[in-house]
Amino acid sequence: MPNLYTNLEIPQLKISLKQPLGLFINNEFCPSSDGETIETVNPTTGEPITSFQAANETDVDKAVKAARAAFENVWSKTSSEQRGIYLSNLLKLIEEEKDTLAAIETLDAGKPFHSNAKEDLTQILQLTRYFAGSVDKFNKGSTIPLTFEKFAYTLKVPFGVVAQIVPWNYPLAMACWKLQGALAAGNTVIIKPAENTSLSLLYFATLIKKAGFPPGVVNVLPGHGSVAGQALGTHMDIDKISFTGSTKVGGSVMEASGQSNLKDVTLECGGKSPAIVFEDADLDKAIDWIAAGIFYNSGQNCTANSRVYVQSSIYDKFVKKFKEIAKKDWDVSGKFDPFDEKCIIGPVISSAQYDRIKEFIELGEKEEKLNMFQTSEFPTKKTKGYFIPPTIFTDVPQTSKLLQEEIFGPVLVVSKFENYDDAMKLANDTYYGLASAVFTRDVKKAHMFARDIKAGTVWINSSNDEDVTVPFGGFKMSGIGRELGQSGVDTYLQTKAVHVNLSFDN
Ligand SMILES: NC(=O)C1=CN([C@@H]2O[C@H](COP(=O)(O)OP(=O)(O)OC[C@H]3O[C@@H](n4cnc5c(N)ncnc54)[C@H](O)[C@@H]3O)[C@@H](O)[C@H]2O)C=CC1
Ligand code: BAL
Repeated sequence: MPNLYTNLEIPQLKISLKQPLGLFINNEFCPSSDGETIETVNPTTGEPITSFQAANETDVDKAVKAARAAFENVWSKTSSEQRGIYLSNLLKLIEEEKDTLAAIETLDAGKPFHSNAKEDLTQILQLTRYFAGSVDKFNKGSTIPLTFEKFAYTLKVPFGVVAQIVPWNYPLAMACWKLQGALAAGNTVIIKPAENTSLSLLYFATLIKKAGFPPGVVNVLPGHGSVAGQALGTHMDIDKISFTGSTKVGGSVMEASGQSNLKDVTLECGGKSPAIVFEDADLDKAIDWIAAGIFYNSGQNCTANSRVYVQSSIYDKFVKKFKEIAKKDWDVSGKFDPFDEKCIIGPVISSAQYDRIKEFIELGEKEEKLNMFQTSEFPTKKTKGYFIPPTIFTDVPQTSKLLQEEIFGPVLVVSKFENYDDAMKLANDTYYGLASAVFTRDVKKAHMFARDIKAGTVWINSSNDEDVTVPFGGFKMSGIGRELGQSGVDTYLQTKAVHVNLSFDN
């Protein structure tokens, strides 16, 4: 029998914890059917942390059977009030264990503990509170008068068995965006974390059981995307799938649905979100927001404002000040322990992502010969971690690969525009449409921007300060459907129409 638990020590916080390593099915941790495991690496050191069980097609099938039985026999008959009680129990347990959960994120994903990791947990608490309170509010149908002898009503009903696939940039937060909403709506769930950040969700599974959720309601299946993820996408008894990750894999999830049972699909995919700075903006505040919007979480953020367009009259001033702030507030050098309060930018998630981002930087510097500024050199001699210095390219042409493609690292491209029409043309010139930001004191211009930009989120005089009560999702190739807010429950409900004929003669 393989090890289904290991002890993890986090000396910086004096935390020791019992880390589950198995697949979580029917409220129990179990081994994978073929013994396959995945090693997870600490991105701060490049050293392995531990290995956990990896689900295959057989395990996916087992979890689907558990989720189906739980839905048909228990969960679909559980009152919405009781679902809310389970979610409230969960909220209390997350509150009690928030430091441990944040510490696992720091260890496994490299998130600076005192900022990113703790802030993820703050958001998870907010959204759990929100969804716990939503159970009897967002699932209401309506009545539709038809004729003197006929009317219809609609019921909002859960899909049944839902699969969720989440990425590594906000491992537990992205899981909770999906999980709590699906549970509030009354579905049972099979959720797959990313290969490189499965530990926090496995630990979280212990809280699911403690909160009292019946067996089979939540199943956590770590595993390879190409195996477990693919098997979830093609399974014939999964009613809905929700995915967050790259646009490429999002497309293949949709294809898998089309080639199997046409399960409902929600996708949160990539982005190349623009920030527009007009000459009348509060420049200092705009710079602070934009710097946080690209460097926070080491730029591994689907809504990162990775393209900035600045009006030509203030362009030079913006660039000069932006470099100063990047150097002062976001430099990486000398701060390579994400458990230390001084560490503001953690490593990126993996050597693969490190190489990918470095390739983009080298392309910009050497092939495209762009003007480049880095807050410091790559600290390769000082750390084995995957740390990348904040990098700013200026005067970047619209055709540059760096301006068109999602880099998913602390790399900003800056360009200039002349007037409003020019700015909108450049901002909308992308296949993506996830988010956008505009900085101006002119109310009319701000709302014209909100009207004209093709993106699912618009921030006026701020950036990336999402809120759990506000719907989130993308236009164009950034996704399909919405999460958070009322949409976070709606997306897990389908509408049934009931026609009532009063002319029937008893
Ligand atoms: N929108 C977002 O928040 C995210 C965007 N990305 C983008 O994707 C790029 C590459 O990162 P990756 O880790 O390769 O992302 P990915 O899209 O491969 O991974 C995301 C999730 O999808 C799963 N997955 C992979 N292949 C699958 C398949 N065939 N069927 C079902 N699930 C599958 C993975 O196991 C993981 O859980 C990043 O550089 C970034 O540009 C990555 C993560 C999050
Ligand atoms: N800002 C959280 C959403 C994401 O990056 O996927």
